[in-house]
Amino acid sequence: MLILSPSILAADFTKLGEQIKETVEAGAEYIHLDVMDGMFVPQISFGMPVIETIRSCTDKVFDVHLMIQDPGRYIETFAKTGADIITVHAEACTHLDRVIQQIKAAGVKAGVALNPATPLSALDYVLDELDMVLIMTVNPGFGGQKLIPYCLKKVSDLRAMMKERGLDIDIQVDGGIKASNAKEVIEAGANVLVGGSAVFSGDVAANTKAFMDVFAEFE
Ligand SMILES: O=C(CO)[C@@H](O)[C@H](O)COP(=O)(O)O
Ligand SMILES: [Co+2]
Repeated sequence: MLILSPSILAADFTKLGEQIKETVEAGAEYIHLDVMDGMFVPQISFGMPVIETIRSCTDKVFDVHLMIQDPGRYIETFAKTGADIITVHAEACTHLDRVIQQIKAAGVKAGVALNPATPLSALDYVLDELDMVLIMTVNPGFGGQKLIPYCLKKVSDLRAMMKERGLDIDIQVDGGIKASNAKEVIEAGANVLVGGSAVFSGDVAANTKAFMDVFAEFE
C-alpha cells in the first residue's frame, strides 16, 4: 500500500489542526512528526506537548521521527503522547537492539532511520524486528532540501535485501520528496513517502491530491 506521511515541520503552526485535517481529507494516511533536539541535528523543532495536543485532530497514524540523541530515554513518553510508529536513528543509539525492544514493549510499531551515508549493514541483525525502515533522502535537520540521488539506490538495495530474506517491510523515504519524484522513489522500492514542503507549501489539499494522483498510477 502506498502511503503519504505529511511532515508537519513545514506546516503553518498558527493553523496546524486545520492543515492536518485538510491533508487527511485529501488522502494522507499518516502524519509525520519530526522531533529534533538540536543535538543529533542542528535544529530544535517540537516535542510531547505538541504531539499530545494534535492527537485529537485525527485518528490517522502518528509517524514519529525521533531525531534526538539517545532516544531510548523517551520511548515510553512518546508512546504515551499517542505515537503509533516511533522511528529512531541507528546513529543516535548506543544500544539499538535495546531501543527497538523498548518501542515494541511500549506497544508501538518500530522503525529505524538511516542517514544518507550510513550503510544498510547497520540493519543486518535487526531488520526482521522492524515494522518500517526510514531511508533519509536528505541529511536530517531541515525541511525544504533537495533529494540526494544516491539514496534511491539504497532504497532498491534495501528492497532486494528484504526479498532475499523473505521480508516485506515498509520502506519510508524522507526528505526532498515531491509529487514530481514520487514515481521514481516508488519504483525504487519505497512505499511510505514523507512530504513536508511538498504538502504544506501553498494549497495543502491540492498538494496532497498530487501525490494521490501518482499513487493511483500504481493501483
Ligand atoms: O526528517 C526530516 C528532516 O530532517 C523530514 O521529515 C523533513 O521535514 C521533510 O521535509 P521536506 O524535505 O519534505 O520539505
Ligand atoms: Co522526518
